Amino acid sequence: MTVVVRVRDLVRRFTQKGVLNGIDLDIRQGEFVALLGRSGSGKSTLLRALADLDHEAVGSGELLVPERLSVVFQDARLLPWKRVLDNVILGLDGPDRRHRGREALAEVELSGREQSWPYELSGGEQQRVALARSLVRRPALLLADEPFGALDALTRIRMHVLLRRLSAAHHPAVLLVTHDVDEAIELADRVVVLDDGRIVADITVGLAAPGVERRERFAALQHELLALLGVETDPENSRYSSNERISA
Ligand SMILES: Nc1ncnc2c1ncn2[C@@H]1O[C@H](COP(=O)(O)OP(=O)(O)OP(=O)(O)O)[C@@H](O)[C@H]1O
Repeated sequence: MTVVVRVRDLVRRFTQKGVLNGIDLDIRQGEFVALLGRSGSGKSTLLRALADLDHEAVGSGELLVPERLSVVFQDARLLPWKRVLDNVILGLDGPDRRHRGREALAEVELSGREQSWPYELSGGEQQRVALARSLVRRPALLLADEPFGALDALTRIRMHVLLRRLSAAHHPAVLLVTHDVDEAIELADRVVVLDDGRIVADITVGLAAPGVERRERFAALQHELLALLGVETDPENSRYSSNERISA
């Protein structure tokens, strides 16, 4: 598969202390990578470097990213003075832009809300508009910085299903920053763990079809990832069954 993102020896700092201390990372076309790490480990800084949004940082290294990339943040960042459809197609060219916008809204199950104002939507609906706005551009790379962090647990699960469906349909490379170990395991093909600006693990998830094998793999990954994040768990302890949501 084609490499879409190529990062080599990436270094970033804001003050004397390095925030990214030599990152090497490849992401292939269609690959879904979750980025986990303790607070302050440099996750958002890495994502912002990929999105070219880190002008206040200094550093060095090699960065290859596709031109067609979209970013989703924890807050939907919709323009309050524009209706939902106009938010989705903002900056799009072409005579079919409204049609494409409507299609994207249908994909996130918001048909009929095209003419609503952002304030009329719930947080989860606003985040779905943000997803539609990203995907209508058919990005080769989707960068997502804790996009579900502010949502309630049920909405979050719905968003997981939706994101998985959309990524299967459109095959963008995805880099998802999250604190949620379960979210990372459920969604990603690979989980990359950052600690103090360095990659300390790069794990292929490889979940089997639903069944015992999958549950065992899930629990083993939870245990391994939480240990990497400095949280020791007892893998035999039913409290950490795969039904339990665990956040670092
Ligand atoms: N614009 C900035 N100016 C100065 N320091 C910054 C800036 N942005 C980030 N930092 C510092 O860089 C470090 C890493 O921040 P970053 O936001 O990348 O971490 P993170 O892993 O995403 O954390 P969290 O999970 O809490 O969001 C932190 O110590 C932070 O204070």
